[in-house]
Amino acid sequence: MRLILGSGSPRRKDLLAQMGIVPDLILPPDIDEDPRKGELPRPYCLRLAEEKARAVPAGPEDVVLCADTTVALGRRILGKPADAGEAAAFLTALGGRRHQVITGVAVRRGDRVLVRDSVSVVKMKRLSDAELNAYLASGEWQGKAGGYGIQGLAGALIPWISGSYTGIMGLPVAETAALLTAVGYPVWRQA
Ligand SMILES: Cc1cn([C@H]2C[C@H](O)[C@@H](COP(=O)(O)OP(=O)(O)OP(=O)(O)O)O2)c(=O)[nH]c1=O
Repeated sequence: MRLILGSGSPRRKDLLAQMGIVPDLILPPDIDEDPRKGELPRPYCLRLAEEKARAVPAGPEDVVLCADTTVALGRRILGKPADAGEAAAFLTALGGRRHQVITGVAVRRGDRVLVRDSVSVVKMKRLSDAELNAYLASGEWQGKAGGYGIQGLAGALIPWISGSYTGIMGLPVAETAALLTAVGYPVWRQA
């Protein structure tokens, strides 16, 4: 049984390593990440995680692990910003209020796909011009949902969370361990 991590995210590889697991193969899927018209953040995120898991080529005994992280401001889905201007708009919208970070996890073995989500609430402080400009200049917003990474400089802008820190980073390790165990992957043997 091989474990295939269907993700190009370095965070997901690191969080898997935190669980004592090294994937046999890393195969990032290539799917359309556009939300459907009127689609709400949570169903969107679960749909994407499952679509990613189905898009990764694997043998019948292989276990495929994929995830999707979405930042939701009310009903609004904030994906990965296309450029610094969009990152600035996201961070300005997020500052001074609470938002949700949803990570959908999908584990596939053969045709069977199990999905779970982890929903966290994050409070980001209202950003001063100096904070916003320094953060944009750091480039850390690139490739991250909502335009920030809690595990880096942005941690200093976040006074409060409720939920799962690893889920916010991109792979909730408790849910992931439960799903891998459910499809027969020996999670604790590796540790
Ligand atoms: C909110 C937040 C997101 N992120 C990252 C995790 C994800 O990599 C990214 C969301 O994008 P995703 O589309 O979930 O994943 P990805 O494109 O990076 O990788 P793949 O589809 O190949 O698995 O945002 C952080 O690293 N820290 C944070 O605090």
